[in-house]
Amino acid sequence: MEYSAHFHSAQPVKNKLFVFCIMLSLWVYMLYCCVGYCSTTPTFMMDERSNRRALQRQDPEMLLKSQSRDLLNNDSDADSRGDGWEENKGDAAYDEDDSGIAGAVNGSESKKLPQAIIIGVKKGGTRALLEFLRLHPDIRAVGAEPHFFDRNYEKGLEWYRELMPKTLDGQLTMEKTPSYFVTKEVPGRIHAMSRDTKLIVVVRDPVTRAISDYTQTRSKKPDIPSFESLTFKNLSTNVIDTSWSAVQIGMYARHLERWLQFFPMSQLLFVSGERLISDPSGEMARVQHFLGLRREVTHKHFHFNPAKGFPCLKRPESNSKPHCLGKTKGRTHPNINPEVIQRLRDFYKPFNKKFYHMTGHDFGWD
Ligand SMILES: Nc1ncnc2c1ncn2[C@@H]1O[C@H](COP(=O)(O)OS(=O)(=O)O)[C@@H](OP(=O)(O)O)[C@H]1O
Repeated sequence: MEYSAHFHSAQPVKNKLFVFCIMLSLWVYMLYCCVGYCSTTPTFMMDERSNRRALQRQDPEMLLKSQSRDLLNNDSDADSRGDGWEENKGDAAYDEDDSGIAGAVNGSESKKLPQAIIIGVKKGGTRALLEFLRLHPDIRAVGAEPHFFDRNYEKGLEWYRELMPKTLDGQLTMEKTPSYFVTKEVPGRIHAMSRDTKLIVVVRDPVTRAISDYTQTRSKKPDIPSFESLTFKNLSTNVIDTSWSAVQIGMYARHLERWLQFFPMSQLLFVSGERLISDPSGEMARVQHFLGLRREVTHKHFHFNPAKGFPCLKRPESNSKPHCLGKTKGRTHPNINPEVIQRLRDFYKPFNKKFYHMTGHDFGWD
């Protein structure tokens, strides 16, 4: 009898404990969701998630490994790591931190595959364009070059997506890898990811571009042969060596033909590398229009630095010093024999003409 009375008085306590446990579990689950774990692919099993984290941890090494290449034909740049800025590295809006201006926003952010990619060209002004775009509150971009579609494709789209910064709905995810434009397999691969991807190509006079490319290689390997001797297969015959990547990249019409097998012209935008320097806000207006964005990046964001010889970025709302790209951008080019330059100009003429015709735009290089 005494036992039974005790049993009956313990029952409500047990019920209360049970309800309390359920409430506690719900509360912990809600807290877990608020921290953000629930928003990223909840269907993943625990071991898959930790696999992905392990991949992420390996990224710097993987990226570095994939960047070690033959210096003459396929050299990498400090730019691959996205470390283009010269000063005030602590300024979150302008340094290589992937957060950009909109980085402070939290909430229902998630990592998405890029809807727009700067696919080229090497030494065209791709870093400047990406950094200009990162001023836009509706754009989030990965700072380093992922080289997914040319060097890391076997790692899969999920690996690629993990590299991207988180975005809110309505924000665009972007990346830049200049070698995509000239790599055969890339158009088909980007098309397989999404046929709607917007593609931006920064183009520059192919002769200056080749010299810029050579200058970069020489900065890392001072003993390489002269620009003049690399340009020709054989100095006595004057035949241009089109197997040298510095020459090959500038045959824009050839590369573009491959892209047009997969994408309509309306999905490609060609930005003039020259105008990006002489009229950055005008060129940025075209880019923002192409991306379907409000015109947020304007002349107020640019300040021409006569010492550097390039536009640098400023935040209109602050008095801080304008930020210029780092020393790997705007290197002094060596003097090249004018006859060799003329020979290269003649070589590129038909390619340029075709390129102007295909794009409907005369870039004025001839
Ligand atoms: N605002 C600004 N500041 C500095 N540099 C600028 C800028 N706008 C365009 N450029 C030109 O960008 C050239 C480098 O091009 P990329 O960034 O595409 O190079 S890379 O392929 O990523 O290595 C770089 O080429 P070089 O002058 O030959 O170094 C610059 O001419």
